[in-house]
Amino acid sequence: MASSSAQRSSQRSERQNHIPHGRSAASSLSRSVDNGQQLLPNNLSVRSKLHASRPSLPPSSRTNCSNHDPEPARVRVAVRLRPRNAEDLLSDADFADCVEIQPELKRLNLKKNNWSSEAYRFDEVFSESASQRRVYEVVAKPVVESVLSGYNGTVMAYGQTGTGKTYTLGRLGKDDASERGIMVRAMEDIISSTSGSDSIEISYLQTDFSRERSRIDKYSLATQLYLESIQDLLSPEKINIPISEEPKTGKVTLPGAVVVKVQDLDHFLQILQTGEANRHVANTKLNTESSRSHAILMVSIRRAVHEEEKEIPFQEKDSKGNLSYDGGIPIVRNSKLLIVDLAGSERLDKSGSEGHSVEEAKFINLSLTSLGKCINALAENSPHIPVRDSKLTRLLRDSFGGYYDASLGKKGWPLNFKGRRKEAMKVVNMLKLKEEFDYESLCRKLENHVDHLSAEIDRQLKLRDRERIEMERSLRECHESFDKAEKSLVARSEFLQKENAHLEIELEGTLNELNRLKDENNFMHSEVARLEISLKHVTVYYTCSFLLYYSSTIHGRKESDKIMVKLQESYEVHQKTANELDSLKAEYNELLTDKATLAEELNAMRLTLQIQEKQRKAVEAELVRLKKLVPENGDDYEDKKSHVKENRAKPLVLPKLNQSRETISGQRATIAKICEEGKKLVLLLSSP
Ligand SMILES: Nc1ncnc2c1ncn2[C@@H]1O[C@H](COP(=O)(O)OP(=O)(O)OP(=O)(O)O)[C@@H](O)[C@H]1O
Repeated sequence: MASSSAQRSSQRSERQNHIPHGRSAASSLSRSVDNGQQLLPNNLSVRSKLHASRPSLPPSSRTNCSNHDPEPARVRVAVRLRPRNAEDLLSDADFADCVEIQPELKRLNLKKNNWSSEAYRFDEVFSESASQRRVYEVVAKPVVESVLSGYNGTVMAYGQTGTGKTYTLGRLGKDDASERGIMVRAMEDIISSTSGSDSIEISYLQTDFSRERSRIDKYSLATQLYLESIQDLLSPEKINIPISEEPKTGKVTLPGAVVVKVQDLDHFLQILQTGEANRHVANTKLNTESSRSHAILMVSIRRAVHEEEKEIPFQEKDSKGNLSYDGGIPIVRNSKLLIVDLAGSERLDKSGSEGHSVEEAKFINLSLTSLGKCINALAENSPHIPVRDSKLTRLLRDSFGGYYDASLGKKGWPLNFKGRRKEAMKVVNMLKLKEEFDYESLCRKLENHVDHLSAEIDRQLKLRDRERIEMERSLRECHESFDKAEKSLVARSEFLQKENAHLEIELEGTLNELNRLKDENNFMHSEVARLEISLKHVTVYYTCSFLLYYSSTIHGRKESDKIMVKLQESYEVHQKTANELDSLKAEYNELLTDKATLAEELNAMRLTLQIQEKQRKAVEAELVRLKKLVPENGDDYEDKKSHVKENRAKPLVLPKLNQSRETISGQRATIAKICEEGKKLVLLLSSP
C-alpha cells in the first residue's frame, strides 16, 4: 500500500513536470513493417485523467455542473509488448526483428530495415515482462482516482487481434489474482474507495458490426456506419440499444441497457464473466475467436462528497452580494469510467486471411477511423468533433471531456499508429467535474431531520406533560400536607386552649384554696389571740381565786373545794383549748402539706405548659414553613397563633406564703408560751 501511494505521488509529480496545466494521455501502438505486413501487434490504451492540482470551482458552478470550469488534461499513451505465445514460437516470429523497446527512455524503435529505424516516444513503454499490476497502476489507476474524484475517465485498448487487449483489460484472474486485468483492478479500487451510501453501477456492452452486414452492399458507407448497433452483453437479446444525450449537460446514457448495481468484487466478477461468456458466444456464432466488436464496460459512480473533500465550501451570495456559507446541502459527484476493449485493428488483407469478411473488417476499421477522426479533431482544436460518425464515438462523447473546442494539435489522424500516437498525445481534454446537488439525498436528509424534530417535539411534549403531572401531584401533596398540618395545628391549638382553660380553672381552685387557708390562718390567729386573752382572764381569775382561797383557808375548807372544782373546770377548759389548738396545728400542718403538694402540681403544670408551649412553637414554625411552601390560607393560622399567644400571656398569680409562714411560727411560739403558763399555773395550784 505504501509503495502504491509512493508510486502514485511520483506519477503525479511526473505528470506535473510533463504537463503543467493538465494531465491525460492516450497510448496507441500498432506495428507495421515496411512491406506492409503486420507482424507483432501490440495494444493501445487511451485514457484521460484530471490534473492533480485542480483549480477551485466557482461558487455558482455548484448549482449546475455545466458551469464548472473545465480542467485541461492531456491524453496519455502507453504501449505494451506482449510475450511471444505458442503461435509466435511456432512461426518463429521474433519481435526483436522489427521492434526495439527502451522502457527507461519511454521509447520504441520500429526497425525499417537493418540500418534505419523510426523512434517513437510514449508516456509509458511496457516490456513483455511488465506485470498486470504495474500496467494497471501506471495506466489505469490515475484514471480511476480521477473518476473517484468526480471526473469522467476512459481507458481504451487498441491493437490488432491477438495483441493482448482483452488480456490487459478484461482478464478475470480468478485462479491467479496477479493476472487480474484493468477492469477487475479498477473495480477493486472503486469498491474499496466508496462507502455503502455511494452507488456503483455497471453496464457491459459491445458495438456489433455483424448484424447489418447484408445491408452493407445496399447502402452508402456513411449509412453503413449508422448501422453499427449496440448490444447488451449482460442481456444479449437486447440489441440496437439507443444512445441518449442530455442536451444541457451532454451526459451520455443508454436507457435500454441493463444496469447492475455492484455489491462487491465477487458480484462484479460474476457479471464480468457473464458478459465475457456472451461476448464469446457472439464471436463463436461468427465462427471466429477474435473480437469483432468493441467491448465497453461502463462504470457509473455516484459518490457523496464528504466535507473534507470539498475543495471550497458551498457558497451563496446574499442580497448584498456577500458570500454566505451553507454546508447543509449534500453534494454528489457523478462520474463515469469507460473501459473500452476495441475491436482488432487488423488490415484488410490480414483480416481476410483470418476469416473476417472484408466488409466487416472495413466496418470495424471505419469505426476506429471515426474514433481517430474525433481525436484528430480534438488535436486540431477543431470547432466540430465528428462524434456522430459512429456509436462508439457517440458513447465516448462525454468522456472526451465535453469541451470540444479546447484541444491542441496540428496534424491529421492517419490510419497508421504513428500519427495517432502523436495526435493523441497532443489532445488536451478539458475535463469537467460532474458535481451536482443531491436533492434526493437532501430531501431524505431533511425528511429525516423533520422526523427527528417531530420525534423530539413529541418527546419534549411528553416530558413536559410528565413534569406538569408531577408538579400537579407534588402541589396536591403539598396542599394535602398543608391541610393536614393546619388541621393538626388547629386540633393542637384547641387542645392547648382546653388545657389552658383547665389549668386556669385548676389555678383558680388552688388560689381559692390558698385564700381559704389564708382565711383559716387569720381565723387561727384571731382564735389564738382570743385564747390568749381568755387565758389572761383565766390567769387573773385564778390569781384572784388563789388569793381568795388563800384568804379563805382560814374561813373554810369548803370554799377551797369549790375553788378547786372551779380550778378543775378551768383546767379542763384550758385542756380543751389546748386540744383544739393541737388539732388546729395538725390541720394547719395538713394545709401546709396540701399547699406544698399544690405548689408541686403547679410547678408540674407549668413545666407541662412550657413543654406544650415549645411544642406549639415547633408546630407554629412547621406551619410557617408549610405556609411558605403554600402561601394561601395564612391569615387563619395567624389569628389562631395570636389567640394562643394572648391566652398564654396571662400571668400566674402566686400566693405570698412566706408571710403566712412567719405568722404561723409566731402563733406557735405564743401557744407554746400559753401552754407553759398553763402548766406553771396547774403546778402552782396543785402544790400544797
Ligand atoms: N502480457 C501477456 N502475457 C501473457 N500472455 C498474453 C499477454 N498478452 C496477451 N497474451 C495472450 O495472448 C493471447 C491473445 O490475447 P488477447 O485475446 O487478449 O488478444 P486481443 O488483442 O484481445 O485479441 P482480439 O482482438 O482477437 O480479442 C491470449 O492467449 C493471451 O493470454
